[in-house]
Amino acid sequence: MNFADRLAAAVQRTGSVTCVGLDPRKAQLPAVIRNSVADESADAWAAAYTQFCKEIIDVVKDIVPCVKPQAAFFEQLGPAGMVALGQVIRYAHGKGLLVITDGKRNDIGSTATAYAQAYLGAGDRSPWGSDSLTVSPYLGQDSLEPFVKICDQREAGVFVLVKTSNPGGGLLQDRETDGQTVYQRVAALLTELNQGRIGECGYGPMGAVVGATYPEQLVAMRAAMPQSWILIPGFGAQGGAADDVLGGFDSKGLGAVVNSSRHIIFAHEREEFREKYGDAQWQQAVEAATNQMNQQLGTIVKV
Ligand SMILES: O=c1ccn([C@@H]2O[C@H](COP(=O)(O)O)[C@@H](O)[C@H]2O)c(=O)[nH]1
Repeated sequence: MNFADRLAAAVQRTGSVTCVGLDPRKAQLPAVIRNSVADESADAWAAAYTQFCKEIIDVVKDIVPCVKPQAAFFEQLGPAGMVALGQVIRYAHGKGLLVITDGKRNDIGSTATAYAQAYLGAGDRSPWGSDSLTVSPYLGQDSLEPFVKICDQREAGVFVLVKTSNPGGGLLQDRETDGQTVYQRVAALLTELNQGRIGECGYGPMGAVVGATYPEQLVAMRAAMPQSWILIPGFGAQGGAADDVLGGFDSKGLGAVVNSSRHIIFAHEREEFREKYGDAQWQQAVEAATNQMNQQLGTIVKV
């Protein structure tokens, strides 16, 4: 089954459009894990990140369709961190979750092929074999072709940066040429690349990233890319709310997943959960925050 159909099935199975972002940070790990780190070595922190992410996966595996490990936090630890990233991806797969690795990778076509194989390929050639990868479009169509190819071969998917959630993204993405913005041009390219690749759910493997922090543009991008799944970051910690993401969904409640990282994985720090669960019961805080997000989204999206 292609990635688009697998994502649709996972959303329908769990009744959730929440994607839990796995962004481990040393200073925000629950004390019980932070205090167990034996020394300041990368190996010790990598083991802590793995444990933290595995425990989150155990909590959310039946209540969300997918997780999104953020490669940056693992890379920060060097080789040990990248081993940990592979372990987390495999663990999530073992628990039945789809994995969207957030790496924002790309390069000239011949190098992009290596990224595609590393993150979406098969077996030993893919140490971080995920279901999907975030990809930059700024090297042009030839840089996206290797990802299109591997999506066809491996039934994988990509989420290409269209309109990112950060305040400064407009500097380049909102630039106009030939009567359209850069992000509109990227959206049109994704629609072209999805041609002939549409699954039973009506979507193809070439997805898009559009931030919850730009609700008007999200509505326009839903219309411009009727066959692209949209990954919507920026919910929660960046200020995006349920009403802001409504425009990303189709009439069946499909077509988008909404990511939240800090507000879920560090829920033990949030005022509303801190007193009830505290640091010691941080997993219950993760569960409560995930259920809360599912409910908030459930009131606007029926799947
Ligand atoms: O436009 C984008 C693209 C990616 N991200 C990533 O999503 C998460 C958001 O984390 P929060 O803690 O929920 O803010 C993080 O990994 C970003 O690198 C994004 O925010 N915006």
